[in-house]
Amino acid sequence: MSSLTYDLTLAGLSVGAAAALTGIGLIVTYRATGVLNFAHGAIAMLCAYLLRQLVVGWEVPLWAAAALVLLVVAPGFGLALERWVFRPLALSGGDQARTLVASIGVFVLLVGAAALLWGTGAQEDAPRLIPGEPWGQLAVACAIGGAVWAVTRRTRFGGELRAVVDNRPLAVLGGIDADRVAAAGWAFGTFTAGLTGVLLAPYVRLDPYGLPLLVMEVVAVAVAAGMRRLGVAVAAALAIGVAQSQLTRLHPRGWAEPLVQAVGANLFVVALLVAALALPGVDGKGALPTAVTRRTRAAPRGAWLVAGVLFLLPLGFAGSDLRTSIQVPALALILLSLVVVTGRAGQLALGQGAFAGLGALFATLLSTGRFPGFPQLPGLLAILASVVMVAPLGLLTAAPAIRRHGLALALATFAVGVGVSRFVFAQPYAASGLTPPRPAGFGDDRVFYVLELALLGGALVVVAGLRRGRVGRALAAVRDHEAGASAAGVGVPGLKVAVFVVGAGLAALGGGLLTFGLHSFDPSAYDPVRGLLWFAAVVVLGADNPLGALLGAGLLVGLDAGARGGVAALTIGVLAVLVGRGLDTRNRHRSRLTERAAAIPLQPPAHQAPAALDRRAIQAPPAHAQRAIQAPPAHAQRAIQAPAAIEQRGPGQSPVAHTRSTATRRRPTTPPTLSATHLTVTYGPHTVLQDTTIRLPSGSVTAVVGPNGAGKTTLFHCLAGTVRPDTGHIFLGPRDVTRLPAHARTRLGIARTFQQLVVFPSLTVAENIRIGAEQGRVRDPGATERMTRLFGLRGEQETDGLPTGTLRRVELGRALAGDPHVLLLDEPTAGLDPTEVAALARLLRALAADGVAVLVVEHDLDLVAELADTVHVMAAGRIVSSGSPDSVLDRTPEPS
Ligand SMILES: Nc1ncnc2c1ncn2[C@@H]1O[C@H](COP(=O)(O)OP(=O)(O)OP(=O)(O)O)[C@@H](O)[C@H]1O
Repeated sequence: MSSLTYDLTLAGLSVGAAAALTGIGLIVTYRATGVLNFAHGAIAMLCAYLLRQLVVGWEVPLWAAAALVLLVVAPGFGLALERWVFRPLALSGGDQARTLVASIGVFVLLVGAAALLWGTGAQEDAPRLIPGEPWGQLAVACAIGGAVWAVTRRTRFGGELRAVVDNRPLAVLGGIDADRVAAAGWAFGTFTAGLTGVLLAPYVRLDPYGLPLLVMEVVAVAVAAGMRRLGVAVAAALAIGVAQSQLTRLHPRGWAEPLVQAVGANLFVVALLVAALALPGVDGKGALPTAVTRRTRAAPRGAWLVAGVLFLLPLGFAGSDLRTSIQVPALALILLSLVVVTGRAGQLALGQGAFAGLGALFATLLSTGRFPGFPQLPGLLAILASVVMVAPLGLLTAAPAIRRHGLALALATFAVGVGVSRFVFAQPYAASGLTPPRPAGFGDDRVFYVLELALLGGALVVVAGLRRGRVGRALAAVRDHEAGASAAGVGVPGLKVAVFVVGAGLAALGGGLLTFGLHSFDPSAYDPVRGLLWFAAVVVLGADNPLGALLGAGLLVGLDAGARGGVAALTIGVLAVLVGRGLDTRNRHRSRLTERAAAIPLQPPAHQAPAALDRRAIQAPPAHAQRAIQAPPAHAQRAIQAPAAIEQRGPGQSPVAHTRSTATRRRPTTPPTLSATHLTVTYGPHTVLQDTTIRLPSGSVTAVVGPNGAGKTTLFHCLAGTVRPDTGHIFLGPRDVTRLPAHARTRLGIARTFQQLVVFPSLTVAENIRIGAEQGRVRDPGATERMTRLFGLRGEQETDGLPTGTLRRVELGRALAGDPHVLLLDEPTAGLDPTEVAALARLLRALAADGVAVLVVEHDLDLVAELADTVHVMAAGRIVSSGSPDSVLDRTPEPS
């Protein structure tokens, strides 16, 4: 090996060893606690600073300082985090996304604290802990990796750790102290973080922003290892380290030169992009914290008035005060973009800084005539053009958001932010002190501020519009429950794309104004750490609240200008951690409510008729209800007015002439039949649905029964569009709908409800139903009122905390509001009392009598016998017998 190759390999192994340590620490913490610790890099940075302070500042011997930092401070910090931040979250059922937000809060807090204590400049004199690179570092990484492997594979503690990771509640029932396991995982994870920081600091810039980011860039090795296999993580880290080092030897000519140089300097970032955007690596489950998803009340007018006055105040400022204030409306626009993406649509977006920076950069290049292929544009036009150019780039984060959730989406958006920062902002053309001229006529700071206020006002109007109306309700539904929104007919992927595009455009507008306001493009203003800070600020101050964005912008700019660097980040970090703990209380309150609702037999409030659905299904409604229900769908009228007719089955047997006329107005004479032919579904080696053919004739109730695991739900999902079969076809009438997504099927008239009921908690009862009415097959907003009255509901009621039986009525009302041809119900009687079950049975018969095809997957065989026209019995993924209830049910295996 030539000496250059050898030297580069050694250098690469050195970097790779530090990356391997990070990977090991992240994996151990994740395996022990389920948390991908975004604060890992910040803890590394803090430990490196502490060691330097002890050794360089206070002249403590290196060995003693290292022992204190690595064996006491780092694990102690991990234990404190586990005890006071993450354990409360885990106990309240905290999932990935909630803990992720908390760890971002810790990250921001530590970055702010370090900047406050040691300043934002880079320190060049970090002490070197292990001499003889890379062998020392390599030996440490391999020894730690080996020790972790041995502990997890060969000791009782390792077994306990695996049990806790697999199923924490089950492990606790089995007598394992899950808190002890989690605490050990945290202590070890923060120890490795500290070690990484201490090892890396002498070779890189030790500063509060740079080092944490550098450490988090190598998260790719943990993702590549599936957050599980230590050997893969170590090998990937070393391989990327060496490859990155060797790439520095390549010097191609021409266009490839900057690309190769950029890749050579950032191979871990390339790996992060590949891992986050292409690999399945991390589980993508997890709902956002209540603080994000909760719909806040519209702010009172007084608050808007105060905000308006505060934003007008700077018009009376001059000099540096006015120049500082100019940043506030621009930053408010960037934070508003997060209100749109995270607050309104519930999507984690950690890379929004990239879009702001791209807007700033494009506007700068366009206005200075340096944008390749474009003439020089006047300032305002340059800002407008940059918004138009950056908005479609929102697809960079929208595309992963279509399929990813929780942690997986966070990683993808973070990776985009890091990628843009490294491959665009860190390039020579962007980092060379660009100074855009102000738009003509806006050179004066005060006039420019007025321009910013006008644009901010326009953006606030747009964002306010996303809370109201059809789009606002659809967004709230997506935020509350994506599958539920899709089932209600909301085109979720399209809506997500639109939201990310609008968000990117708003961020670009804010970035452009920020740069023009300050007369310079500063790439570090848009680095991924800022993205995390902005995200935390918006979450802390009310993600759904535009006033929070205005307040956040004022707070961040004001604290940065008026206090030492880092105070703003520290404040937001402390608030984020406090909010994390606050979430715990709210969630426990919420889950107690839910448990109570499930446990208490349904007691409709006194103002409602008891078992409203039941009574209305069998009796004539009160006169005022009849007046209100002027033109209900035919099946609803039957349920209310003609109990005798309900008992008759099959279309065309209507005894009520005027309901038929309503029916014929609403549906084709022969509603299309839903049928599936030769469906097969496999999961890995298991075939869970085999060559299954089923037909759901309109005007009849079809039931599917069978033991647990027979494949009933899988068949249901195939019909509803949430599982795509490997083979076979699904037809609605003559139309092949096999490849249509769930929302498209709903719009064609295939409605469904959920086994675990889905009601959108941030919407009222009427709004829940209205979504079905405006997204379903027939778009008739008037259906909301009819359904609300039909089901005996109070439209203005909040759904949070309503009893299960009432929520089932809301869900059914939403499904029926779009006047579907086919209604798919998966265990619809779960959580209902006998009275409600009887009422539901009558309603379903009424629907069938009106021509709807009803499918019921149900364990209650008595109900099936009473309700169904045709019963299909499933076992081991096949339909084993079919026929009338009388002929089939006595041969049905008992559900286990
Ligand atoms: N996403 C999945 N990945 C792997 N296996 C799955 C998945 N979904 C379902 N299965 C398996 O497919 C089989 C059929 O499951 P399915 O839920 O369709 O049965 P079921 O008849 O509805 O049972 P139950 O009455 O308990 O709901 C089961 O063995 C289940 O474990």
